[in-house]
Amino acid sequence: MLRRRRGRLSDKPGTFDPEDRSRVKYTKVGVWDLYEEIPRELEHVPGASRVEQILEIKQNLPYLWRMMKDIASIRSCWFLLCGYAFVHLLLSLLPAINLWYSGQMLTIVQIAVDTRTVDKQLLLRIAAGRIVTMTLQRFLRLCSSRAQIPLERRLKQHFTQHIFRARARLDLPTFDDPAVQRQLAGATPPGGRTVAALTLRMIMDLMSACVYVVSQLGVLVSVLSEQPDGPLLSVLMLGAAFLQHMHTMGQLTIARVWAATTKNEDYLRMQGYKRIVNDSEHRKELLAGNLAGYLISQFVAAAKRLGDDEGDFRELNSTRLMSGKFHLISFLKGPLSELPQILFTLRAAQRPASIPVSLASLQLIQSTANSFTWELYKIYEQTTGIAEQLADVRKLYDIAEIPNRIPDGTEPFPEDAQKIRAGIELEFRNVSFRYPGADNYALHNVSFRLVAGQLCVIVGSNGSGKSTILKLIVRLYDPEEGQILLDGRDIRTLKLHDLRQATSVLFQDYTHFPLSIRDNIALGDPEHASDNSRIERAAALGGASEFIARLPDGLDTYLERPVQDHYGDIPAGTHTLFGRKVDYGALRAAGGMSSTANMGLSGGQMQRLAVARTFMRSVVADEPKVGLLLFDEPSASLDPTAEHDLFVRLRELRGNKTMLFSSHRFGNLTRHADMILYMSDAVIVESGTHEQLLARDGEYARIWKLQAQAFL
Ligand SMILES: Nc1ncnc2c1ncn2[C@@H]1O[C@H](COP(=O)(O)OP(=O)(O)OP(=O)(O)O)[C@@H](O)[C@H]1O
Repeated sequence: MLRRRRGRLSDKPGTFDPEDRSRVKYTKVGVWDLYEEIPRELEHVPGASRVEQILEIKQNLPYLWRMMKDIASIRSCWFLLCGYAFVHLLLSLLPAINLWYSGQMLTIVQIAVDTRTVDKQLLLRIAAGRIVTMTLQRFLRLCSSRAQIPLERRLKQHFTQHIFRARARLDLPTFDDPAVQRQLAGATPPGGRTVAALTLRMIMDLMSACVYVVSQLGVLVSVLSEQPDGPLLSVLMLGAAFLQHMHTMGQLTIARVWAATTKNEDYLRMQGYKRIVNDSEHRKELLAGNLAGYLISQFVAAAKRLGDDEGDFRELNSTRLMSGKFHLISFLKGPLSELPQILFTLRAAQRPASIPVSLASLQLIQSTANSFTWELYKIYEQTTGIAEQLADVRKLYDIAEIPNRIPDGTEPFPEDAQKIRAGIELEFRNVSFRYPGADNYALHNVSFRLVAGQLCVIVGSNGSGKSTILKLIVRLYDPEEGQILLDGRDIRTLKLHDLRQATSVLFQDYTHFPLSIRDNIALGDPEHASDNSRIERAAALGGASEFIARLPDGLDTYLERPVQDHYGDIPAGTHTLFGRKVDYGALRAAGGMSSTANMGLSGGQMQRLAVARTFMRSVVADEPKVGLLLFDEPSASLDPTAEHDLFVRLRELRGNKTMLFSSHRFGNLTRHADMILYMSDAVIVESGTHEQLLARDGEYARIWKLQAQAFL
């Protein structure tokens, strides 16, 4: 039964079943288990993979065309692009001109040997010509780099915006999907380069290589046709040079589909230990727990046990691939490269009079054959490069089309903008939900209804599903079953933008953007981001004004600067370098440079900022757009006074907005709630007002008493 299932699985395209030994080869590489796909029969046929690549190139050509059109649409690139292409074309013609001059030189030598006279005019012309081509080559290279740098910068600017847009539009389940993350990472080559620049370079290189090969071939034929044994020598040399390149490249090819994993406990723990010692987030516990000695001894012991097996997969695998394999070509290439010399010697013995000429032609042909075959081989090999580059172009455009898992609705919300003042009605109808990839329900058959303007508090143990309810209301995820209704309408039918505009949510794990405090608050209501009085009011309502005023840069303080100043490649705060004193303090003051250290705020201060952002969105606005306020543990990090003040302010300012809180604290909020939902293990187990739930004497009453007892 299992075998049949396995067979069926591995026949499906793209299925990679590591247990199917007929399709998957297993190799132990140090601590790693490597599974490689065994290519199908057709793939053993020489050139079959190349055909596949050519088909792939053909498929991706429309994307290349699209990129070319995109590049052509950047007006500031036009002049640079034409100049760059023209210079490249000229550069690729120069080697053929040089070769032609070399051929002319040979003719002169040959005439000199035969007639003992030198054509001085021709010699001077050749010398002048060579000097001119050399100078021209240098000049053209300079022009090429002059055009290339600004051209690539402009391409980078253009395509950075494309990537920014593509990333910004993704919803949470899509963005969190590792496959999507890989796709996004694949669209941006490492090292700050851009797909567009690399593609342009590839096209230019390809164009140059073709011009180079055709022109070189023309000149080579004309030079060789006049030389004795020229054709035979060139065939031998071309063959030897080609084999040499094939051998070098062939060694570096690896299987296309593979996966590697490690289950080695020692290796896993060693990597864990390394992270503990390297990352600053663990330093506090490392020191306070006196862990250094223990970690060192464990690390050393594990390293000893592993010996040479320990190592990063890529490193171990490349050593394995490089280490001596038997290759027939590697044995043949030596004798083959000697063949032309042997032939030359034999010929010289036959015809001693032609030795100088043959020596010169041998030299010319050998060097030309090498560069010519290299160029030819590069074109052949470039099919892989071109296929990969075009695949990168496709990836770049594909990221803009990644479908979001949360489909947008079509209906505007609310129908009547004025109605929002009276709050929004919220209803969950038999809602069940599991996080992507999870087996257990985070919410199971949850139903409740909140009338417009009501205040509801969800309480319950850790992991019972409280935050999930809030996330589903703003459609970070969609339920698997059931319906969520706002004012009686299924939220899946509403335009996402409108739905999120009408709600305001403060997450438990709220974020702080790597921007200034002002921007952090302003982003609560992007439409009024430049309205300073609103920002200041929101800061005051969030209880953040006082500590902001104490910061040296006030609202303009960066909590975490996304860009660091540069200090001669040394970290800020360095005081001595090579025994010399260095102090950038005066320079920092003169240049108005801000401190590069991140501003340390307490957890409570951070939370006040997050609350201020929520207030900016919901209560500071003149025109209320928000009718439903959602708060996930808004006071978890606040001191009791701040918590009390926050709830008083919320009650005063909310108007008629509907409010939903998730909280662990009973008292301040629950006593004022119109409805309390008590959750446990993904379901609502009790619901009612504080008094009703106390009278019921269930779980809520038990925890209420537990918390109350602490104060008795
Ligand atoms: N992003 C996620 N991916 C997978 N599972 C998740 C995710 N977020 C939460 N869960 C799981 O869903 C369940 C409900 O989580 P939820 O955050 O709603 O609990 P909660 O009641 O808000 O807990 P707490 O009181 O600790 O904040 C938990 O079992 C949790 O492990």
